[in-house]
Amino acid sequence: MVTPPDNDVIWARSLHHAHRGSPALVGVSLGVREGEILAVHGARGSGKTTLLQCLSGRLVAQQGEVWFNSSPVHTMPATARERLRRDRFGWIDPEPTLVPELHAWENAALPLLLAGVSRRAAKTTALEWMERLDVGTCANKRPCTLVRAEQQRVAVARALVTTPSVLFADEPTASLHSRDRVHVLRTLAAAVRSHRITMVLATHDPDVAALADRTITIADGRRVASPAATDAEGRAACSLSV
Ligand SMILES: Nc1ncnc2c1ncn2[C@@H]1O[C@H](COP(=O)(O)OP(=O)(O)OP(=O)(O)O)[C@@H](O)[C@H]1O
Repeated sequence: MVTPPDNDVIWARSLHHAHRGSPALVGVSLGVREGEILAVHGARGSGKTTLLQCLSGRLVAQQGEVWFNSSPVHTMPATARERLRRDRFGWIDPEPTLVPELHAWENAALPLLLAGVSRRAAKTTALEWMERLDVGTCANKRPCTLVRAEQQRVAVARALVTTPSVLFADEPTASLHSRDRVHVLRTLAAAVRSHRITMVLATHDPDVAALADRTITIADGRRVASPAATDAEGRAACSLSV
């Protein structure tokens, strides 16, 4: 068995996965270094979401290996994968998926509340992240009273509230207007860099991928050659502080 390199937080080898017989991933291998922002770029339907789901343990690939540090995610029982996702990983969906019955701060604090953190401490941490994401004033509002960009910022705060080791962001700004998209993305990139959170960012937009340290490209479920890494460009693009 090949063991993962020491400096990769996430390492995957030869992932194959099909949805109802239709191939979504075909032999994808990759490594993500600690603190790195890795963009997974590809057209719609190319397999980005399936890849992020396999890397985060939401889905177990039908073939291949996924390692988080020195732990094999692909062989973990479902309960261990759930714990890993709750305690070490964050996830952002393309659409803000908030619980309508809860206040915005409760939505942002949800991972901490589920982990047994006291309500008071969870609220304090959630409010800190909401302030950083410019939605502190929305804390006591219900999701239905917020505009889409505010809802997505609350969802981003929820993903960051545990200061995860790895954040999986699946087209996190796809549902936003361009002005909100740029602001949310830069805020997100600055927040993960300041906390040395590793981020795997799926996007079909080359401008979004330019925020990353490195880009891999997926086409029809396969990893294909990417343009050269744009380190300086990526770091410059998200230099906005939060
Ligand atoms: N639950 C599912 N059942 C059946 N087919 C699926 C399912 N999820 C994804 N697929 C198919 O697998 C392929 C890869 O989909 P995936 O969502 O991973 O790609 P993507 O690059 O994230 O696309 P998008 O940007 O549109 O979300 C597509 O052909 C898609 O239609």
